[in-house]
Amino acid sequence: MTESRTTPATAGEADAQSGESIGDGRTGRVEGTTPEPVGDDGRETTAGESAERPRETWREHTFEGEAILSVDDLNVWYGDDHALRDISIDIPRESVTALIGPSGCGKSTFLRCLNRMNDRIRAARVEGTVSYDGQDIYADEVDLVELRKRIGMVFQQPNPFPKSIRDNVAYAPRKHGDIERGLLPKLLGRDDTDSEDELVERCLRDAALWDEVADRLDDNALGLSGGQQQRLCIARCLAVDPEIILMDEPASALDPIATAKIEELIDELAEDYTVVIVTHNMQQAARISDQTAVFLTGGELVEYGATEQVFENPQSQRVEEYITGKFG
Ligand SMILES: Nc1ncnc2c1ncn2[C@@H]1O[C@H](COP(=O)(O)OP(=O)(O)OP(=O)(O)O)[C@@H](O)[C@H]1O
Repeated sequence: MTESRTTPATAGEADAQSGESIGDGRTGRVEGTTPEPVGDDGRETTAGESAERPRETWREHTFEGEAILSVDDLNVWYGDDHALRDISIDIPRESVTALIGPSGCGKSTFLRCLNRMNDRIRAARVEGTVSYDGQDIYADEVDLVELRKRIGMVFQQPNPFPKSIRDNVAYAPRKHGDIERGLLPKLLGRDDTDSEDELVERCLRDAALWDEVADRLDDNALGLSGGQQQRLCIARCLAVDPEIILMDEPASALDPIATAKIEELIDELAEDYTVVIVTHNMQQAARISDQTAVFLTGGELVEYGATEQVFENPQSQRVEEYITGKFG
């Protein structure tokens, strides 16, 4: 993880960079230079010209460590609807980045762009670049199966397969041929049952579920509670050895105790993985993330920086109003 996380800065859960904040295209650089003051319309601006605080007070935020994802000038349309506008952002490795903002501002759309899940939406058109370890994931030669193994996703509703707990975790490694089991592999001396057992245990442990299910691995996953099902989905995601885990409101369907377990787990996962999480819950973003990106209506990224700074000293007046519940 990059730096210490902050405690909730705001009361209530108001259910997440404008041209100003992104200036030349990004505020959240891993290594960067101070952008020139630029207004909404792209022209240079002086203090007092905009409703925002004077552009000069914007702080270039540099993160420790290297960027694992680098997004440049990302625009997304659904038909004529311009859902994301000129988004540029660097996401540091092994940390938690929260995406917050009011409903419909494009958080999920942005998240889906990070592993090309928007390719599945016929109406979606994506322009710009998303680089993963320096490689453009939108390049023609990219293998989408491999990409989504490296950049996994956990959804709002837990969605385990109607199979056993063990089968849920082992499903993808078996499907990709990383694990072989059954009579034929046994006859050929290539049976991986032991490795599968190890993998299942490791993933369930890493997803903080092992202690609760160790004695019933062959039970149907649908018999687990919602919180357990969500941790199983995280274990299933870990089974293909990802580097990045995208989470779209992973706790919104869970009760407070199950939510607390998922938050604790996210904190632990960030020691080995890069987590990008969409949340409506600002207190949750403040509790669990290292960086926070605030999107506002119209698909703008208005502010991006260290979570503590964004919540305690937002540079954008609109973000301050959103965080304090004045709008959104
Ligand atoms: N599959 C789709 N087809 C057409 N338009 C879409 C699709 N998905 C999202 N949109 C539109 O894109 C905009 C951004 O939606 P998105 O779901 O990314 O926002 P969000 O911030 O995640 O919202 P919420 O917090 O309510 O989930 C909205 O106007 C939405 O209606």
